[in-house]
Amino acid sequence: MASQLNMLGLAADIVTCTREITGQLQKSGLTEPTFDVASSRELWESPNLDLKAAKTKLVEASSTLLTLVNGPMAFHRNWFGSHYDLVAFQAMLEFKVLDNIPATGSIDLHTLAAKVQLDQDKLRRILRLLGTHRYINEPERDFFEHTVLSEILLRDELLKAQGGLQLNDMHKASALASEYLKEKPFFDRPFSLLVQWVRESGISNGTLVDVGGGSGHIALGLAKESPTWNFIVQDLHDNMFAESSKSAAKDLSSRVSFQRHDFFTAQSPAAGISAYLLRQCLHNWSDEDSVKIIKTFIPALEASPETALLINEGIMPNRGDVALHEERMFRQMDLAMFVTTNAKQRTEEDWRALVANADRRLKVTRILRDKGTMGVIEVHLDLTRYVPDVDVHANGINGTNGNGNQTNLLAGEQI
Ligand SMILES: C[S@@+](CC[C@H](N)C(=O)[O-])C[C@H]1O[C@@H](n2cnc3c(N)ncnc32)[C@H](O)[C@@H]1O
Repeated sequence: MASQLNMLGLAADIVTCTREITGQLQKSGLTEPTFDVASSRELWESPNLDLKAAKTKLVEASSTLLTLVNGPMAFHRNWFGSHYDLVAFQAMLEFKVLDNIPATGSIDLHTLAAKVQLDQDKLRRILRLLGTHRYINEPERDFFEHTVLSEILLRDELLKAQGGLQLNDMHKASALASEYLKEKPFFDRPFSLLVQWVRESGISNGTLVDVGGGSGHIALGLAKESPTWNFIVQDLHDNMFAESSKSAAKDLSSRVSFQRHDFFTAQSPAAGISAYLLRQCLHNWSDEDSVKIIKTFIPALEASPETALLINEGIMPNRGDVALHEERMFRQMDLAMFVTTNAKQRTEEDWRALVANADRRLKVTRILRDKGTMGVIEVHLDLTRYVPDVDVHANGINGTNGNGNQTNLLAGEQI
């Protein structure tokens, strides 16, 4: 953070940090970067430079100074126009323009337009917009070349793929987000399904374990709505929780505690747990990993079959359940999950199959559902559904037999 929010104070921070950075580069015998493709890259890439603090402070101070100097009108104008930059960049990717500009040297507009099959005038306008960001250089009229910013996409296929994902699926989905909000203005709707579950459980002094509960915002919110319940937030690290519980009212924080827990390891049986909650923890994991996560609850549910497992996730709507544009958002998210983590936005059927694949004794007893989108899937372990033909613990926490096949259902049982 800049130490002084006045222009000269910020400028002084900028000078100090820039001196520190250039000083360290000189001391290490390294040169400063430029926008040229032949630029040195040590400032950005060298693991031996300890410049993180100075760079962070410099970026913060310089962007604050720019915002202050430009003022509210310019700030909004820049903001309102930023999607045109993305349009230009999207066209670069879609028409493989960057790939057709040589790694070194320039190409004339006429040749480039012919190669990528774009109208010359439109291509020129797009390239010149990108030029204002120093993304592309025009060394002489109608000749274009890479700068150090664009040239990286010739080499880094992963970065290019990320750009494609963001500019196609994510960008389109973002454009529809406010329409979605108009129809569903209450962010806490999925949260209110959980409040409904707690109220309808009929349990007066329950305990809910929020597995992968992160900052504990759901547990703290539920604690507010359910004054006689206690909550345990489990996550890999307590830093997010420590931060949010600091600012919570004492009555709430005294009823919400934290446990470090990896949700790929078995939940130890514990007395008095009314429900385990998995909220937004499965949608970005593959079926295989999600099954592993669900299996971790088996030992605890075997010891206490009345305990519920609640899965609070998006449920992909069926055709016709919601408006097409809303369905498209889900389908884009579905592909985003596929591309990024080999996961998926699951339909009700998918969720039921996932639960059954984790252990055939797991039974979906109820689904509380927001029309078409979010849901709370309540699952119980039904010990009567199982004919034990092998020792279920022979394979650790899984509910399969020694061959990895699911063990028998009672005759006539349905998933
Ligand atoms: C998408 S967030 C969901 C957070 C919260 N449940 C909610 O609904 O807002 C996923 C959470 O899972 C946690 N997480 C990721 N891997 C984990 C693991 N192996 N064990 C426990 N928690 C994990 C992350 O730290 C994060 O808090």
